[in-house]
Amino acid sequence: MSGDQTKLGVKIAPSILSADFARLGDQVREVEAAGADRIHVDVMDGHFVPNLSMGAVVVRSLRPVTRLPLEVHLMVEEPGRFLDGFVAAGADTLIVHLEVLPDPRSMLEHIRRGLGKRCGLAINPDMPVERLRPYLRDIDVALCMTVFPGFGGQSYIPESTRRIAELRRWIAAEEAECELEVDGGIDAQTIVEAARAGANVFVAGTAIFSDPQGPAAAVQRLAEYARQAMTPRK
Ligand SMILES: O=C(CO)[C@@H](O)[C@H](O)COP(=O)(O)O
Ligand SMILES: [Co+2]
Repeated sequence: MSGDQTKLGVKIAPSILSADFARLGDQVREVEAAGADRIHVDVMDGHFVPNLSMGAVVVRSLRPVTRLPLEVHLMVEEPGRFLDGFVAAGADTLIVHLEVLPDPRSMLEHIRRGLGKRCGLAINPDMPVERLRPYLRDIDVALCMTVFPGFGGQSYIPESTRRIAELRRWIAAEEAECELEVDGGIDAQTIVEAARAGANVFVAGTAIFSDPQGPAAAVQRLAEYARQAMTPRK
């Protein structure tokens, strides 16, 4: 059935924001070998969020390093200025924030049909989740922020669990095929909560790249916890 969480399967998306940039290529190879499903690239412009991070040059450098899809999370005020550049650099998925797009349809259309890439819509913790509902059939990824964007290493906002469950219900009601991704403060505990609530894609930065046993062990552990937590839904 459409909107079925278990059909989509568990996907782990390490966020390189928390990686060691002096060893970025090696760290990406390490999480790929451990079974990570995609690489999450956090792009910040210092306006939409109070921080700066990285641009298309990082995607270009990583493209020959990994076969994994590169997913770009655009935390920027004017995403339209950067889409083509990220695609030229090798991005596979472009996720834009609903907060900066009064009418996102033309941009989603441009990403999917014009650029031929997967598209996603993200919402911040203070945006009602039903605002995503009209677009659920037009996107590949619904990204529910579980912290306020801008920094890695924050704590999961507990209210997020109810929001994830609500989004999962909207996805089912719309018979949409999109993935439900969560981002921010995902660790061994919160991944279980988020998976039970209906998420199937899990971004994790700190919990992977700062794990005492190393990124590979962390990827495998998180995936296992999420799989166990994900129960079949009707
Ligand atoms: O988009 C963001 C932050 O704005 C995230 O992708 C973070 O990079 C996730 O980091 P952790 O919360 O897992 O440390
Ligand atoms: Co992110």
